[in-house]
Amino acid sequence: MLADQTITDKRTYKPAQILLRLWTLTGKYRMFIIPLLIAALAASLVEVGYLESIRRLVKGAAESQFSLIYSGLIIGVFIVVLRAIVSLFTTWLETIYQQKTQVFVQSRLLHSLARTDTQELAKYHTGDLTSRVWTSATEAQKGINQHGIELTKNIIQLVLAFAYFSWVSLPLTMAIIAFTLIYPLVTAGLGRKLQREHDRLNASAAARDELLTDIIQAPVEIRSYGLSGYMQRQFSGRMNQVFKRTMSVSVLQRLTEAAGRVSTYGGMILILYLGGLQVLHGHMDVGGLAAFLVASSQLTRPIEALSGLWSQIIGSASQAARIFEILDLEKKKPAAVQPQHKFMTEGVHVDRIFYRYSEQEEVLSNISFTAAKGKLTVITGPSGCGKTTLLNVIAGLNAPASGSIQMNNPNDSNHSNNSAIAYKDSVGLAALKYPDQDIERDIKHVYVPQQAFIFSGTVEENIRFGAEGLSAEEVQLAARMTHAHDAIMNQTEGYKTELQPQGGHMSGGELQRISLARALLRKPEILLLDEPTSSQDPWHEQQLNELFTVLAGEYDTTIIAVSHRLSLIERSDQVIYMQDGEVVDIGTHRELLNRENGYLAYLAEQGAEERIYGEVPEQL
Ligand SMILES: Nc1ncnc2c1ncn2[C@@H]1O[C@H](COP(=O)(O)OP(=O)(O)OP(=O)(O)O)[C@@H](O)[C@H]1O
Repeated sequence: MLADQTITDKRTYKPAQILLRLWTLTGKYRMFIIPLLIAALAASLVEVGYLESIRRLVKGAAESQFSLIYSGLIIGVFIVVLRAIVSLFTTWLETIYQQKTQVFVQSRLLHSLARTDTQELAKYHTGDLTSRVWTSATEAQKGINQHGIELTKNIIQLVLAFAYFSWVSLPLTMAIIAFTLIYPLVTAGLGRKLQREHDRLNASAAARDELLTDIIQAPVEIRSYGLSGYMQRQFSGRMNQVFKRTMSVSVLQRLTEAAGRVSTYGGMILILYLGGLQVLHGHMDVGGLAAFLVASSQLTRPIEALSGLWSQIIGSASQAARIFEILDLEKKKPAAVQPQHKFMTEGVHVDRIFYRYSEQEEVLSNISFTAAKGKLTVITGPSGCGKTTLLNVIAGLNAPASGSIQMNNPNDSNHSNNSAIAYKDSVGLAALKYPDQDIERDIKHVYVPQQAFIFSGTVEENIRFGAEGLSAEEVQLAARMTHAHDAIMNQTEGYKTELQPQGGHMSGGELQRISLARALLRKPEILLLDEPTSSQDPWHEQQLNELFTVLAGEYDTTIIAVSHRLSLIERSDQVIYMQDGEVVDIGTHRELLNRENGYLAYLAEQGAEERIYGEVPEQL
């Protein structure tokens, strides 16, 4: 029921086309398929030798010709050894190819996810994305590396077997070919249905994974709302969906295989009937017919295998379609996004930005302002007016419909010194130097979202976030600057304490300060902050406000912060006051207070929160 809701679109892809696209995607590993195809050809040739061995054995036994039996035996032994060698070699090749191409496709997916507009990604659940990167990439790749190769091998085997049997008895072979042609006709309809059922099964499995992720991520809420029974029912409901779809797929697969079997049995009966007529009319001897009949399993086996393989290929194509759905998201970026971030010499210049989430009315309308270099700019306004959306657009995470963002030019040599800001240690450490190695020097602006992102790793690794070239002292200095250091040292293993995505044993405010330390470690010229003090107590809030003022005033950092907090607004050099997706007024806090713009009333509405901290000015 739940999963069904996600399957509204009818896919139009063709399995062969989509697997061909997957193959071309594998770049430098594409040509790996050639040795695999050669191995498949070798395996098929070996099977022809096997046919000849059987034919000699059966005919020799039927007609008491010992020379035929001996030669059949010798060929047989030789073929068995050859078969084992070819099979070992093929398995080795397949394993390497699968591993290389799978990792390659997964890396492409991850790369693409990192470049996709966040608005497009917001439609997907983490559980679904994980299963696409993991299960879909693995299963799709098997479609080429295993099932595809196996299918090719069977087709080559069939062609060679037909050629061989034509040499033994042309009329009988022609009859089998005619009969075999019925097979695709019988299974065509089943194949389409199977493809649809595979898509439905994948969608149900994704819905199950989504729920599973939610359940694992929310143990506190589930317990406090007494939802464990409810969640269990939801989960078994989704499991049932997966079960039902698996059943449908299995039934269709069995039907397809049965159709293949009808084809092969029909072929056998036809051989007997026509072969009998040939013997009766003296065109063939009984030994020849018996040999033909026994060896013909080498012809019918690949035909039977084709049906199973085709259904597996459809399954892989369905998984590949899920991969391409994600890769294609990247292309959905409006062409305008690339040139949006032009570079200028001072601060950040936001020019006539318009933005809408798909099919909604405008969330940002004609936004223009300049955040001067070395100044603290605060964007404020009522909830839902578009502040975070604007920050996302400035950070380049969401592509605007029109308008431009101009930032400091990282390639401008006049400004290269700015990236080498040496933070003084306000608590007694030596001044920091910016090491040359292993840091992404092109990172000039850093975005700190409201919700701190914490990954599985130590506190130090969480602050470093890939900046391997920096020393432990530098990490500590960044943590000291954001007043995270003491809380970290209170953990059992200090900076080596392991954190989990839920934060481990650290509080929301502490994690927020860790996330800020991560940003400062990179010494950005431009710092974009979303509600940077939202989880802080009054003391830490003041300390961070002080830090932002120092960063702007002393270190020339351009700071744009989204905030409702009066204490930060008051310290800012400039306030951008927004309402309903538009900039209503721009100026200093004092200037805005004295204008007829609704700013005073807005701050008064925030009063309840700010009064707790005793920050509301008298005129409010
Ligand atoms: N991914 C999204 N898809 C569709 N609409 C969205 C999305 N994110 C935000 N919106 C809508 O865009 C509008 C602006 O949201 P935004 O988060 O930018 O507001 P905000 O001013 O930062 O609010 P707050 O102060 O509550 O954080 C809201 O109406 C919100 O519902």
